[in-house]
Amino acid sequence: MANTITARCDIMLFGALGDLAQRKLFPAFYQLERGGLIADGSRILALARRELDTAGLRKLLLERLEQSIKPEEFDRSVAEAFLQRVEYQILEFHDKEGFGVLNGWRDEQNSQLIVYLASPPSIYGVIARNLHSASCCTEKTRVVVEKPVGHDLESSRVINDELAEVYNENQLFRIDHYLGKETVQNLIALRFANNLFASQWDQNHISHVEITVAESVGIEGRWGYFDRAGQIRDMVQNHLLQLLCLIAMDPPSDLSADSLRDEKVKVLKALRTITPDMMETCVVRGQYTAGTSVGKPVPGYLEEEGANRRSQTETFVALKVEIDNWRWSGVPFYIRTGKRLPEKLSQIIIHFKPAPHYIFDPDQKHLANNKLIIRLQPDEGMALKILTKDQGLHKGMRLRQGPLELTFSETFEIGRIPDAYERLLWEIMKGNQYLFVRRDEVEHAWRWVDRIIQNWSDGGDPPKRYAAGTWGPVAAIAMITRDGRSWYEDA
Ligand SMILES: NC(=O)C1=CN([C@@H]2O[C@H](COP(=O)(O)OP(=O)(O)OC[C@H]3O[C@@H](n4cnc5c(N)ncnc54)[C@H](OP(=O)(O)O)[C@@H]3O)[C@@H](O)[C@H]2O)C=CC1
Ligand SMILES: O=C1O[C@H](COP(=O)(O)O)[C@@H](O)[C@H](O)[C@H]1O
Repeated sequence: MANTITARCDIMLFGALGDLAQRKLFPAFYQLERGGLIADGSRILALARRELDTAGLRKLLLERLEQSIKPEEFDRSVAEAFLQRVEYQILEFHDKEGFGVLNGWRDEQNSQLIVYLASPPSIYGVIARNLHSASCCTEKTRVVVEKPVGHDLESSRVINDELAEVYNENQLFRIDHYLGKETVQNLIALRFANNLFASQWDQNHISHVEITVAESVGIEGRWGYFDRAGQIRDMVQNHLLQLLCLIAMDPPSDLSADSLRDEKVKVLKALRTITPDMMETCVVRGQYTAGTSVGKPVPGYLEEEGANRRSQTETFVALKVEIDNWRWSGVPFYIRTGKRLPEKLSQIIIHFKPAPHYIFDPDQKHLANNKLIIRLQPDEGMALKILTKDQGLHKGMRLRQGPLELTFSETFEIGRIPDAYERLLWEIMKGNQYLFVRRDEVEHAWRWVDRIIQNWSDGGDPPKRYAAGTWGPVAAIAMITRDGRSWYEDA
């Protein structure tokens, strides 16, 4: 991050005792403080309904920061200085009158107010209205909204309408934390700063694209939330479609928020609708059974704590996605994501077409396409697999595939890679919307995903089982094999 300090701001954090605030937001604020990136005088009002006071919250946060921040990054004096910015206020978010106290807290020198809604999405509208009636917000207020925005297109419209009654679109910062990951932003640099790739980035040169976002974790005690969502709402509707958009979009004319978002929306609008007759060949859903995770035995989804044993919620999805436009006509995007897969791995593979005329050993023809492997996490970097002559007199003109390798941590002196939330909070404080999702993006993504969910509920097959610790149901392998391809495995 360039060392730019943000303007002084007041931040109201709704849901400050919740999982997200405690596990992600406060540690991210701490890191920004450590980097000297929060302006003097900026303050945070932590809002929740639990009985607590400012001293109690500061004590709690200090303990949690000490536990969660790596020892070499934890500096007690920085943490204590940060906690001086934080105050606690009990508030029931439905209590309109109670919002009166918020005005008294505002510091007139801090012209910028940020409202962070780390609460259930169903009460975003209530909070927005109560803030408005308490005259807490001005046209300069920025409002941060967590994912998921709704459960489907209809409910997301309701939430977006409620927010729009009080705020303009340019005040709304809808979070998709994947956009805060350095390596995801790097997709923009890779594509639009390197003319080498720009000229190759279409159906003339690319045969297909793979996107894998694999998690080794299960649902981590979040059964209640996850079972209503499933992997398609939890991961595909947002993170995977955002990745797909960044790979597939046309070059924006500049880096402004709307230029980027206009191009992403065009991709979402061009996604081919998955109709019932395409479900068998283009969609696989799975649910994990007992198995192992990172060497340890783990229960199946239906045996997790709090589980409804008849649930048909998917913990794995694989899709074959077509984009109906000139650039991508005939280039399938195979995407897959799941819980309890063998490892945490997010990567994108661009498979280039082979040269038009092949002159080498026919037995090696399968090697004849270049691949660009973009590793988002872990081991952030990329590799371009290219063909060379195998070394040695007796090898003749045998081919060999090898990588042009760029591992960020080895090539650049990058130190620690900031967590996505650090970047996002910092951009919010600066008022830059380019890493946040616009209303039409959310709604187009829901429209496309809703159709798949509808097909499932109209009588699709139940989820296919896969053992924890494997790469999902065999049907996901069959889906890509039918097209004469396979999921990339680093050899
Ligand atoms: N946790 C995560 O990793 C992620 C979360 N999100 C999103 O972030 C948001 C928050 O999630 P998460 O932190 O997990 O949820 P939690 O349920 O852990 O936290 C929600 C917080 O809001 C408070 N709250 C809820 N209703 C009211 C109310 N009427 N009045 C006052 N306080 C209230 C809760 O208080 P109480 O404890 O008293 O109920 C709690 O402090 C959600 O929109 C979620 O989808 C998005 C991505 C990841
Ligand atoms: O939004 C979510 O993302 C996490 C995965 O995020 P990552 O940064 O660890 O890759 C996922 O586990 C969670 O279910 C989902 O809500």
